[in-house]
Amino acid sequence: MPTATTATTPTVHIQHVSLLRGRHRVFEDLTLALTERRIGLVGDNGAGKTSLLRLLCGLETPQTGTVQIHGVDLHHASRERAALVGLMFQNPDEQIIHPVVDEEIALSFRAAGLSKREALDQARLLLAERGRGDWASRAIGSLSQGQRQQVCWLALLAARPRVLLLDEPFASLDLPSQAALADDIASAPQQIIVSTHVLEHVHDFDRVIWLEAGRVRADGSAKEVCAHYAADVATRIASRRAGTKATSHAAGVRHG
Ligand SMILES: Nc1ncnc2c1ncn2[C@@H]1O[C@H](COP(=O)(O)OP(=O)(O)OP(=O)(O)O)[C@@H](O)[C@H]1O
Repeated sequence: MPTATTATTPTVHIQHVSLLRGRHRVFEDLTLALTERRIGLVGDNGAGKTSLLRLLCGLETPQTGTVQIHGVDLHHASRERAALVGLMFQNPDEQIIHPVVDEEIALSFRAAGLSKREALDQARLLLAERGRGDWASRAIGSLSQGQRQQVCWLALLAARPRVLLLDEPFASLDLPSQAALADDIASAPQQIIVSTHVLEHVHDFDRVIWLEAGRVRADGSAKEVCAHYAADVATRIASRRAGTKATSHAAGVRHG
């Protein structure tokens, strides 16, 4: 499997990172140079996708190594961080702070320097442009999971960091909203890194990284890496079926 290479300075540069979460060592000497505009992260549950995204937005601090975004050392740049990178959490309730939709989105505009009034106006405008004007004064708690996820996406768009990190962003969305998010991802000017369990969502990306137990199992063109991962899953399922059949056969022989 080819390894993606970059001729220019990587926009996101992870160098020799080791990361512990609790007592679990998630990464050991991980180095990745990320420059492509659209990068997918795939891999089994527990492979390290969320941990990587949390590392890239400064929510996790590595025990060793560095993370640089646009040349800035992320873990020594708390003030610049919000302008550099933003994460859309897998669970919207971990991201949302305000109890009302327009106030939540306004927070992103406030961070960009607008006054409270201007920020609220911009938030309502953004919601109206997206056909969600009626959500403006709704309590976050009254929205469905998928609707809350859409609010998180709009808040991230409003914040306009240089690198967007999306952790399973399609997971709770209905089909029209998935298509709309895919369109937004395709047209956004920023670099975007998306973790997903649905390979179709990253199939036309510039690069896909397959993580396995905190290591890079494959890294390269989306089509090749997705095909490699899908084939590996198919092999595992086939051997699981064969194992189940062998076990039932043995049980049949013993009891038959
Ligand atoms: N707070 C924590 N304390 C201890 N171990 C953790 C913690 N958070 C995650 N881990 C472990 O780190 C590893 C990577 O978890 P991570 O959430 O990054 O995986 P993932 O690829 O995003 O999985 P999923 O597809 O299920 O979302 C897993 O083995 C997980 O059990």
